[in-house]
Amino acid sequence: MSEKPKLSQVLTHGRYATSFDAESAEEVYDPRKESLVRSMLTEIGEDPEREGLRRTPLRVAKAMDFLTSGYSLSAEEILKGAIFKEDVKEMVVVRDIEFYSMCEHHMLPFFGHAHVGYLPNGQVVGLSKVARVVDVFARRLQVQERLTNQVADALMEHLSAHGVAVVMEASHTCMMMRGVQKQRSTTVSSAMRGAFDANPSTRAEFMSFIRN
Ligand SMILES: Nc1nc2c(ncn2[C@@H]2O[C@H](COP(=O)(O)OP(=O)(O)OP(=O)(O)O)[C@@H](O)[C@H]2O)c(=O)[nH]1
Repeated sequence: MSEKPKLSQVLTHGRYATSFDAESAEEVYDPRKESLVRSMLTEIGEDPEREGLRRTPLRVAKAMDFLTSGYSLSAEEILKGAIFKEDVKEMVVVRDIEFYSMCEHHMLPFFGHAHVGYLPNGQVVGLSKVARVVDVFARRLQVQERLTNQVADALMEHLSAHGVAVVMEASHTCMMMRGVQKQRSTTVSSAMRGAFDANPSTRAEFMSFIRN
């Protein structure tokens, strides 16, 4: 039979170590975050020691790290190894990229789809990297408009494209579960750079791609 780990360390999302307390064999992930969650549970009138909640501080700490992992990622790092010379002049559109983010006002999720287009200027980017750049900025505390602008600006900066267009459509749970409680309203935001900003027909072509 294998011995209980005295102190084993496992990297999770490359950021924190999980350890096991030798005495209690309790998994500890990030003591400060877990203690904050325990206090929150007590404040709302719960018993953090009841069976269903005992591992909740650990789970919440891990979930928060994942949901905010964009702070430790860089669009430049993601894009720099995935840009290829290619004689393409026509618009490229990656649409319906699903994303999950959290509003900075209530720390509640907002989620939806991003549509990203660019006009290549002698080089193209690996398509998956477009979706990864959306996640770099979505996995932070955000407002939808800033998220949309950040995706557009990062792509514009690193692709040397003639233009970049981003449209995001999202449902905000802070407007659904609480507050004004509107279940069906969605928010559309856009950021147009370069040719998409300057040229109405380029913008119209992009809009026609994402509508169909
Ligand atoms: N522009 C923008 N507003 C957002 C976003 N996410 C949440 N909000 C809004 O931020 C505002 C915060 O307003 P406050 O009056 O400070 O907060 P509140 O009292 O909780 O507001 P209610 O939600 O109306 O109850 C609300 O109107 C939210 O709907 C976003 O991504 N973009």
